[in-house]
Amino acid sequence: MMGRFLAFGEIMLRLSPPGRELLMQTPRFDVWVAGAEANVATQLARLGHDVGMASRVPDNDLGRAAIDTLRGHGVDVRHIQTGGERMGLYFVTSGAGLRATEVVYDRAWSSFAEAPTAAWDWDAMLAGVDRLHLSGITPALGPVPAETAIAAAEAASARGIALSFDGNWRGKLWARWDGDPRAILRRIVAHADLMFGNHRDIALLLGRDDFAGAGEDRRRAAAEAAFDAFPRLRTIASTARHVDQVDSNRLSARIDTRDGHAQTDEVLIAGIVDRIGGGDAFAAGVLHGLRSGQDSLGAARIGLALAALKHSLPGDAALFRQADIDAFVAGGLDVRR
Ligand SMILES: Nc1ncnc2c1ncn2[C@@H]1O[C@H](COP(=O)(O)OP(=O)(O)OP(=O)(O)O)[C@@H](O)[C@H]1O
Ligand SMILES: O=C(O)C(=O)C[C@H](O)[C@H](O)CO
Repeated sequence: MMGRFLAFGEIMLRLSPPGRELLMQTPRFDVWVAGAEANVATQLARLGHDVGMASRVPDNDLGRAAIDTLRGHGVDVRHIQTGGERMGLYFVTSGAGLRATEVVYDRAWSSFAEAPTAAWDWDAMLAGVDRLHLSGITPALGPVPAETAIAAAEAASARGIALSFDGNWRGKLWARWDGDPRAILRRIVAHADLMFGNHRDIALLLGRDDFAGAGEDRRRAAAEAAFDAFPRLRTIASTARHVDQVDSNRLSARIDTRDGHAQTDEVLIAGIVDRIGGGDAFAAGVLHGLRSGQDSLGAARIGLALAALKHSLPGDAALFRQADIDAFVAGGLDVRR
């Protein structure tokens, strides 16, 4: 069963030096359309879901290019407003080996961040929608976007629309202003039935340092604490990443419910091309799996498949089809011809 999703958040452009060069080492940038929620919308659309993106971009060639790109992937762009002054940008210098990837944001005063809370017509945007998807990035952008994100969660809740929320911690954004992430994020998660996040996201929400235990025990303790704190929460999906080298990670996925948990095996991802957006691909995969009637383990496996596949693709968005998921699960890596 395909669903009617709406993703809400900032659409950005990402600029990266080609290859593994440092920022400004070369006079060139590769440019991609980005934004965590837009990445989720894009992957869901590529899998055939009915998915809309709600956002605001400037009425210039950058904003129009972003809209065209999303439309080209099959995302419904009716609720992308135009207005304001500037497109949010960010710069990624891809790491390799023992050099970590670096992000520089250049997104202050973007069209999206400057939109007043009253700019969003939730009646129109949520008409016919059965799941709204938000992330912790919008509330990190400043006091007005934080109010807007809370209003979005409340609007979905008031209409009986399911809410999914991806923690997506962005310390560099929260450090720019004096917002209290715990208080703000709690007001959003209170309305969510599905959360993407690990023990660190949950520790932040609950005002704790962390949870006792190691590995899977710690994750279960965190999930149970979150279920106690947020009565509407039914499902928590997370990945665990071991970074052996920047371009060689091991990844596994798990889904916790009130009744128990499902845990995938770990996959080795060597020769990483680009890991940015892996978490968004995971979220899209879990949403796709659950919507297709998979149980927790099946949904976690689809999430892991898309997250792992994303590491093979330059740019932020995962662009895979069902056949790619099936091939990943079947495990064959020979040339497909
Ligand atoms: N300081 C922190 N406080 C709270 N949560 C955190 C913190 N650091 C990381 N997290 C959370 O840990 C989880 C994993 O973070 P990570 O940076 O590995 O992202 P990811 O989900 O693997 O993928 P992506 O790079 O695509 O976002 C995220 O849900 C993130 O919100
Ligand atoms: O980092 C952000 O705020 C973005 O939205 C840009 C990227 O697309 C995102 O980090 C990928 O998850």
